[in-house]
Amino acid sequence: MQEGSGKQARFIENENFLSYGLVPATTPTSRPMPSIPAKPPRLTGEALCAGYDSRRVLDGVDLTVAEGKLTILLGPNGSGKSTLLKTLARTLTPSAGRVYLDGQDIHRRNTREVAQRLGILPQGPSAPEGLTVRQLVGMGRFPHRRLWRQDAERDARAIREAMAHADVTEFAERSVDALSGGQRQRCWIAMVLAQETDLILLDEPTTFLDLKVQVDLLELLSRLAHEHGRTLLVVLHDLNLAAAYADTLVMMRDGAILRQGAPRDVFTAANLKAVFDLDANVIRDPHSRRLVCVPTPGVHAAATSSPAIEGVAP
Ligand SMILES: Nc1ncnc2c1ncn2[C@@H]1O[C@H](COP(=O)(O)OP(=O)(O)OP(=O)(O)O)[C@@H](O)[C@H]1O
Repeated sequence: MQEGSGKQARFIENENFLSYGLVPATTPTSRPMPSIPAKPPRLTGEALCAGYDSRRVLDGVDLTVAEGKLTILLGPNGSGKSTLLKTLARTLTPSAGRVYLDGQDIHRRNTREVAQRLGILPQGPSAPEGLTVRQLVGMGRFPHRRLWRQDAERDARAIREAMAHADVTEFAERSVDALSGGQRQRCWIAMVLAQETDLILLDEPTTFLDLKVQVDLLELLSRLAHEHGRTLLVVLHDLNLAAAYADTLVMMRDGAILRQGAPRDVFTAANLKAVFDLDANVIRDPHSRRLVCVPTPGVHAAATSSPAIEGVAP
């Protein structure tokens, strides 16, 4: 994060001052340089086991979400993606393993503190009846409000910007339940953005969105990561959009992570078969240079014998 690294730089300067400030100018090179304290990853799951009642879904999952990157979680229906997201966001308590937020066990942090750092949009959220879009988006500001201190100007700016990013400003005064599924989904995204957290977890945010709006949303998420240093973990079902926008793809099956890495390394026909049991070719679009998966039910064996489309050129 820009701000975080700035703070760290100042800290190091201070440490240099403390170490060397009173030492004559000729001697510093003989002193060892002070070690830079390693910054813990923003969000890590270690050996996570989680599920519902007696049913175990996650089975020893390890995941470190890369800071300032867009990580996309893929996997077949029921593979445990939402369960992993909920466990990482503390909505679900793991039966074993730990989640660390900025190096501290997330279950030892208070709710407000977590909500100021991590925003999650679950699958299929529902809003109280009659709530306007502006009110819904304003709910994203709750973690920043205190009884004795409110920053109305900052709240209003965050709400305005979030609505603009998600392109819902024109609906601001309308009731959420009078919107289409796609419009409503964008309002929820705006609510998470209004929370202004560095970490954003989104569970299938493109549901109900038309393709153009899906692309716009992924462009926005990519900008949030690459230009604003936010850390994003997003569940998607669209393989091609995932391969086009992810810095890291995490592929789950049966409650475990089977593959993870940059799309050029893991978005392969063999991995799509192993994770999704999907017969497909992975080709590179000659114009965008992006990887594209083309399902080939029934023709896979013949198609993959063609070297022109079989391999994934880096
Ligand atoms: N609240 C719940 N109570 C009981 N079982 C649940 C609950 N939520 C999910 N499950 C079960 O846990 C397993 C994993 O579900 P999960 O929602 O994590 O999968 P997913 O990969 O997100 O699936 P999808 O792509 O369909 O959204 C599934 O077998 C599901 O039936």
